[in-house]
Amino acid sequence: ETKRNAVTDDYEVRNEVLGIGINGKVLTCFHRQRLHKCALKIIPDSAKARREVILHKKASVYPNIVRILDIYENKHSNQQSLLIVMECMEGGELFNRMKRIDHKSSFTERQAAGIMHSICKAVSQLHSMNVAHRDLKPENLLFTSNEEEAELKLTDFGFAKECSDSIKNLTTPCYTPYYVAPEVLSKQSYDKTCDIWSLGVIMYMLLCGYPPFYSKHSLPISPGMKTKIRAGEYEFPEEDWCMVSDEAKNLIQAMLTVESEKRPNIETILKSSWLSEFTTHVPKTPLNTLHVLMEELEQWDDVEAAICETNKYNRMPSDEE
Ligand SMILES: O=C(Nc1cc(-c2cc3c([nH]2)[C@]2(CCCNC2)CNC3=O)ccn1)c1cccc(C(F)(F)F)c1
Repeated sequence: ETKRNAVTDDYEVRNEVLGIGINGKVLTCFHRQRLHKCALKIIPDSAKARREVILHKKASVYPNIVRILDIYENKHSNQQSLLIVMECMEGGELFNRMKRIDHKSSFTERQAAGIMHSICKAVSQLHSMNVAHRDLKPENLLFTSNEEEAELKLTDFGFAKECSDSIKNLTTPCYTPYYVAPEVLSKQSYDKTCDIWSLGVIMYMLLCGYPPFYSKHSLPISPGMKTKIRAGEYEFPEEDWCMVSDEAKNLIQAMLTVESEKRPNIETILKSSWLSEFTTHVPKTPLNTLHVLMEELEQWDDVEAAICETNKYNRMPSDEE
């Protein structure tokens, strides 16, 4: 169902850039008949681009994934490209929206749990179809609108990968995997486990406004930061974490387990009452997150770059076909 006619036949493409992704830039566009605003991601055609489109299309049926409306194969500025038309997420990215929450109604632990619940739902939808996202970060989490009840959805499948359960078939009773190596067995689950690590980093940041691992002098990544990540060395500084529930801290500790095979899977995480019963169970404790987000506005890009680095770091170089 990829269209070959020009996207401009059906949509008016504007030069309003919404953002730059790994594989391509994102603009706004307007459907000529239905006159509603959409987002258009233009990706130079390649095997990676096709994989991104196939996996996003497959995932697009789930409620917590940004919907794909159309896919075009066009020559764009003399380059064969894939153009993905998506629903326009008018609420923008997670932290930009949080920076807009006025300080009076401060951000609470229960609100953080509600956001984590939506993110974990999106990840469980992907993992249930054996897709690992592998680039979970706040700027790939978008809100449908600026309304209070806006929904949070996940986008950018530029690093997504099918963790083919072919290994699972190998381990079916009729087939004895005499020859399969241990890392191959753990590998296909490895991809999903790096999403769990990223969820731990995002949850930590929602509760305090800064990441668990960062380098001094706000360099994007440093040897010191890599060492801390490898060792799972981070803290809950008392001044920002004394009012946060132990349950939240325990959940973060579980997700930030260094040995990937010991990390809980997404179903286990969603079963925790901090997430499954957040509306009644999680205290409405005011957090410092917003103040920290606001005061570190200028450093924020470095921090996001740091997460980018962490995610890249999480992926094995062997994966980068
Ligand atoms: O980003 C907005 N709407 C949006 C954005 C996307 C989107 C897709 C991708 C991205 N955004 C990024 C941009 C760079 C950061 N990572 C995410 C890279 N990869 C993608 O695949 C999809 C749908 N609607 C937005 C924000 C504020 C206002 C409005 C508008 F006013 F237009 F409604 C739209």
